[in-house]
Parts: sequence; C-alpha cells; structure tokens
Amino acid sequence: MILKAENLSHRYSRAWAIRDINIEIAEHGIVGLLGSNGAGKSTTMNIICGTLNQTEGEVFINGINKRKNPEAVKREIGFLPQQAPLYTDLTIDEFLVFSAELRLIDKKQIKKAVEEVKDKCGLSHISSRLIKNLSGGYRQRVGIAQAIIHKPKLVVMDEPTNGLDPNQIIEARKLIKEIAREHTVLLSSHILSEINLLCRDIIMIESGRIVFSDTMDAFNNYTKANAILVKFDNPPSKEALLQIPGVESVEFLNPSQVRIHYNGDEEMNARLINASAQQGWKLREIGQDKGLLDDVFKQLSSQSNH
Ligand SMILES: Nc1ncnc2c1ncn2[C@@H]1O[C@H](COP(=O)(O)OP(=O)(O)OP(=O)(O)O)[C@@H](O)[C@H]1O
Repeated sequence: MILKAENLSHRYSRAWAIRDINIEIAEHGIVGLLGSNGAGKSTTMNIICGTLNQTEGEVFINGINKRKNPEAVKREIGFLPQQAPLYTDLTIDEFLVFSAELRLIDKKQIKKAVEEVKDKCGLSHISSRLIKNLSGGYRQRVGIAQAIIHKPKLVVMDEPTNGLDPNQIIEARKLIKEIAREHTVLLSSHILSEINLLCRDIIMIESGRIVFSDTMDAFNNYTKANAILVKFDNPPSKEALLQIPGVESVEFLNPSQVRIHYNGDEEMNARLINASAQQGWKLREIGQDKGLLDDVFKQLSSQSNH
C-alpha cells in the first residue's frame, strides 16, 4: 500500500474542511480526486504531502507514519501544488539543481538527475531559459519535473491541467500518463471528464467527505443513465413504445423527441431501431441521455450532508 490515510479530519479555525477521510492507494496507475470548488481536495493533498498538519487522523506513505517520521515520508513523495512553486528568475537548469539540492540528492548525482528529468519532461532544448519567459504549459512541466526529480514513489498533483490551453492540456496529460508508468500518481480535478480520461480509480469528495471511491469503470456503471433520447419523423404513440420489452417509461419532450427510460438492457438501442424500421416510425436520431448525470452528482453530493 503506497498511501493509506486513516480518518483524516482538518479544521481551519472553527470550520471542518474535511471529515473522516479514508484513502488507500496501491502501487502504480493514476488515481483521481474529484470534487467541486471548496470540496476539500487541496486540504487533503496538502496534508498527505506534509505541507499541512491534520487535526485528526493518520497518513502512512509506504507504511511510514507521516506524523512520526515526516522526513522519511517526504522522500517518498513528490508534490505539485495548485500554484507550482517556481522561482521565475532562475533558469530551468538552475531551478532543477536547486530542487535536487532541496531533495537532498547526493551532490555527485545531481547533474544526472537534472538531465534525466529534463529529458522525461521535454525540457532539455530550453533548459537555459528563464522560467518567467516560459509559456504556462512549459512552466507546468517544470513544476512536474521538480515533483519527480528525486524519484518518489507517490506523485501528488493538485489540478495539474487547470489554467492550461487545450493543446497544453493534451501535452500535460501525455506527460502525466508517462510519469504514471514509474510512479503512482494522485491528481485532483473538478472536471469529471479529466478524471475519466486519465484515471484508473476515482475518489469523489464533497463538503469534506468521501462520497464515492472505486474504479473508474465502477463509477461509470453507477452513473450510467438508463435513458435514451430518440427523435422520430413519424413518432409512434406512447403506448406503442411501452410495448417494447425493457422500456419502463416514456416522456415526450416535444412531438418528435422522446426520452425513453429502460431497464439497462444493452440490446435496447437495437430493439428500438428494429421496432422503428418495422413500424415505419422513421427514426432520425438515437443516443444515450447524459443529462441525467447531473442528477447522479446531486444524489452523490447530498449524501455528504448526512
Ligand atoms: N487557510 C484556510 N483557512 C480557512 N479555511 C480554509 C483555508 N483553506 C481552505 N479553507 C476552506 O476549507 C474548505 C476546503 O477547501 P479546499 O481548498 O481544500 O477545497 P478544494 O476542493 O481544493 O477547492 P478548490 O478547487 O477551490 O481549491 C473550503 O470551505 C475552504 O473555504
């Protein structure tokens, strides 16, 4: 177990920001921490990485208790906070040497570690540039480089693609996937599709509590909207649709568009297409109704208030 967080709670002055957070992460792959703004993602990550001390609970990294042995734990962790901690008046080379020294990498190994990490993060060709002259995407790469320079087991990234433009996001995702081949990655986002694209497991946090924690596949099954949106040029009656096996209810959104709730049967689309062809309903559009995902979110989020 690379990370184990037990009953973590944190209070800033009076209000509890997180409550009873339990997380277990086995080695390798990318785990996503999903939650809306203020849900408690940064607080959780700052505690895991040792930049904030929890009010209650324990964190173990690779079996080592953070409270009892913070230095040993920090050796196993790389952290990219929401605001990358960059000295912008330094060049990339200078900054990475400085980061390596902070991480107590052996003096003789520093040059090699810097070259390796620059190569991994696609920074070698611009290494003598001042950080302040870099684009957002390259700054983020430098942020990632400082997080992995000491080859930690766990790399924690707080909203790593936030604020990047679409091309930079694609590049950053590629780099994160590469990094996950050698390190376990925990990253946060408030965007579900981001987590869906990158992560093997998902932990959803709302109002400081975990409301869902499982594989991405399990999450997608859970949130699968068992409804289909269909458009007909020659729409059938409600009764005719209800006769199709598996259809549970039928909602006409307008005279030609229907939302069909069904029992989750995978053959449902095929059955609708066949019925339409046989009975001349002239099916024009058919697709899964994703609008219901919002309802699932509300349902998951409201659990955190109980
Ligand atoms: N230094 C602080 N002092 C007091 N309250 C804080 C502090 N930092 C965060 N909070 C509160 O704790 C709660 C959790 O905040 P946190 O930053 O962990 O959430 P988040 O999920 O990371 O959100 P965001 O994506 O907006 O950063 C929020 O209600 C926030 O207002």
